[in-house]
Amino acid sequence: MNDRNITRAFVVETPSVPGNLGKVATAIGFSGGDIGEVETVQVGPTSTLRTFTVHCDHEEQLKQIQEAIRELGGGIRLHAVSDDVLRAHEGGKIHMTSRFDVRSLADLRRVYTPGVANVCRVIEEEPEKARLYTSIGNTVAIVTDGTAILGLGDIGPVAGMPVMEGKAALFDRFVGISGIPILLSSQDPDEMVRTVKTISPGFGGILLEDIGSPRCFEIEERLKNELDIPVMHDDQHGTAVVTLAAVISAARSVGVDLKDAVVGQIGLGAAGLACCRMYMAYGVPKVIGADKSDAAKKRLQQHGGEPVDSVEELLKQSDIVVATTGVPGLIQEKWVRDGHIILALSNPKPEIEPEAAQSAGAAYAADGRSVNNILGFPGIFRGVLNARSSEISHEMLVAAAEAIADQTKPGELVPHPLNSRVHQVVAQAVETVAQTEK
Ligand SMILES: NC(=O)c1ccc[n+]([C@@H]2O[C@H](COP(=O)([O-])OP(=O)(O)OC[C@H]3O[C@@H](n4cnc5c(N)ncnc54)[C@H](O)[C@@H]3O)[C@@H](O)[C@H]2O)c1
Ligand SMILES: O=C(O)C[C@H](O)C(=O)O
Ligand SMILES: [Mg+2]
Repeated sequence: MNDRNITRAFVVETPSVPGNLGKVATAIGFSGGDIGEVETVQVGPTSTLRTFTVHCDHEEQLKQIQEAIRELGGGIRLHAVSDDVLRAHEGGKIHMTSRFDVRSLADLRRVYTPGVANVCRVIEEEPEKARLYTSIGNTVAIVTDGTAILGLGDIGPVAGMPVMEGKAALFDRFVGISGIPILLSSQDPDEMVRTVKTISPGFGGILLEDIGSPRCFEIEERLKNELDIPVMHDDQHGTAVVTLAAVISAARSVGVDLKDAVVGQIGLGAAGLACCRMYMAYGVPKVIGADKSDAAKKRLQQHGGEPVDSVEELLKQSDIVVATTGVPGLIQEKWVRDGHIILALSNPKPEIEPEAAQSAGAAYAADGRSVNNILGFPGIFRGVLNARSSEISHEMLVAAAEAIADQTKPGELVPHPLNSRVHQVVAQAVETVAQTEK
């Protein structure tokens, strides 16, 4: 399937006569739309109302599909075209709920005053009991300043909130952690560090998200040093873990030993530099990198990688190519060599569509929807919180990457993120390393 940027729900009424469903489906398909679900909303003696979820590439195609349905005639009527994704976001995606059902006066006295005062005293006397008697040990702050929201760039923290709510929803769904978005209205590293430290007592860990480079490096480093709870910048290390897992799986599939491979990284920002550091630490002998910023290339050099002058040159020299630039279409098909492994990880759109890379000769190709840090951050935090570890070490990250690679089925690069076993296995791998490091 091509990249489908637009998803809409078409509400269509047809006379209840056999063949009409087929006519609508054909009109959508011939105009280039992919049909997802078809839901029958109402069946009456004379007419039937259905909702067709349709994926298509661009607005023009969307108009063509609407026209094609309207032209069908014969009593077929298009009632509405609604944006399901936007609708699903109405009211936000997350909500704080109570684990205690307050129904009676006795409940009230237990949950709240006066019962709660004794619990406060217990914690005052033994602060570590907060882990037992509050939600702090199971709560992670998802902190952003909105400067590198996906590949959309510096769109501000409020516009980035849907991403943060999405990460919170995934924390809850996969590993039962409460993720609380924290939106910072400052981009000043000193103020950001101070603010996160000030609010840190309420959290068991800090996930930094979509904070642009190079500020993200300093902010993460300082918070790691100054806080005694685990801190991880997802776009750096979550991405590096999942990318290493994909690189390990790809190398296994094509029979390449990573100890002989050249890995090329395009985009040496938050995600790219961390990926390079991970490949090198894992034993890849030659890691080359391209970036439009000289400062970013210099940083790669300081970490032991080799900058190259252009994206084209990088593709010439690499066996495995990973891109995290936020620039859709940056990799041209003519640069792809037979047997290349290409991971174009930028969201929401990749540097090259996987289908295009594969038809140009790539042995394996994937984008940022499948090779995504969703496979890493939930299990990593579950593991460290279980172990009550105060930090996330490099060894834990490598264990997480290997666990993900080991869960990958032959022929795939990474496991499916909805396979909840993967998150449990990552958590166990991280917890095991954390226990040995104590
Ligand atoms: N799939 C995933 O799990 C995942 C995880 C993290 C980030 N990403 C994606 O990676 C992209 C970058 O994220 P980031 O947090 O690293 O951002 P960033 O701003 O820190 O880094 C982007 C880097 O790309 C470089 N760049 C931009 N245009 C370029 C070009 N034309 N040629 C060469 N280099 C160029 C920039 O100079 C910068 O160093 C985003 O699109 C994001 O969605 C994906
Ligand atoms: O949010 C995602 O889908 C992955 C990653 O954190 C990104 O910034 O692209
Ligand atoms: Mg991100």
